[in-house]
Amino acid sequence: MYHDGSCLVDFSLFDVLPREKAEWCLAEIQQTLADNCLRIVEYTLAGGEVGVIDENAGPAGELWFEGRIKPMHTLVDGERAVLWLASNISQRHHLEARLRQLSETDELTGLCNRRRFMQILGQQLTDYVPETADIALLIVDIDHFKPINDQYGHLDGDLIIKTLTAVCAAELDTNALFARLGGEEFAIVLTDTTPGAALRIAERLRQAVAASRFELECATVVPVTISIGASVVRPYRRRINELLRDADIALYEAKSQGRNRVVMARDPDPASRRA
Ligand SMILES: Nc1nc2c(ncn2[C@@H]2O[C@H](COP(=O)(O)OP(=O)(O)OP(=O)(O)O)[C@@H](O)[C@H]2O)c(=O)[nH]1
Repeated sequence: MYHDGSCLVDFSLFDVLPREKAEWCLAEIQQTLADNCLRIVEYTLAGGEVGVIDENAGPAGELWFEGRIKPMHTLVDGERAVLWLASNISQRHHLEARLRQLSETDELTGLCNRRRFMQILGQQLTDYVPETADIALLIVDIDHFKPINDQYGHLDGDLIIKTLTAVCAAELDTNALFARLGGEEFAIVLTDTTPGAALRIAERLRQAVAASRFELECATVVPVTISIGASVVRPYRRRINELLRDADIALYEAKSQGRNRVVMARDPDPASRRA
């Protein structure tokens, strides 16, 4: 308890809170009275936002609160009223945010993990308006990673994965979705693009990786290359599993054509599309 609240007595919400917050509180109170039942809300409030209290008496910065708003059974000064019980839930809120972040992040690279990637791509496909710009998916896979891992060990393998992440991230716009799907496989989603632009970006990534120095703990420098399979959203390839499937097929082709290359998924021939 930082304040006993006595300094707030006789003030209205609009006297002590910024206008927007006061309006929000008032709307919540009115809704509680209209519903005539308990309402639970979460909101932020900083000491500095509350006009008449000493902001230095409490924790600095924005705090999270849970408000339990309950209609009172008796009138107050002849008017209906609510009881608003506020509890500081900042600690719980930050813990939940941290847990959410951990559950969505790949520990080794700091990229978003497969689960988060699927969520975001799923949403992007739901929101996608056909015949505007394209959405492209790139699946990136390190070539011959097993022999490198076997020869130099898992820790050096991890170092290569981290270096590769940094090399690719430096080539991508901040709005590209870059994720580690698992192992030595990554996925990149480019929105607001075209097949040609997606191919150019994929080719830039391939060249950047091939030209980078991958230095191991023992100071040995190993050559690293990647293969990339790409697919673009089309009327017959609108679902997440269709995009992934076709990018995977293209990746398989890139590998079988000799690796260190980019392959774009082909459109199905019209006859098979009709089938
Ligand atoms: N260091 C490290 N290695 C991993 C990790 N996840 C998977 N691997 C290794 O990645 C290697 C993948 O090998 P393969 O799938 O056979 O593929 P590859 O040797 O890269 O061959 P191609 O993909 O066909 O070019 C295996 O040796 C796995 O043990 C990881 O998190 N860290």
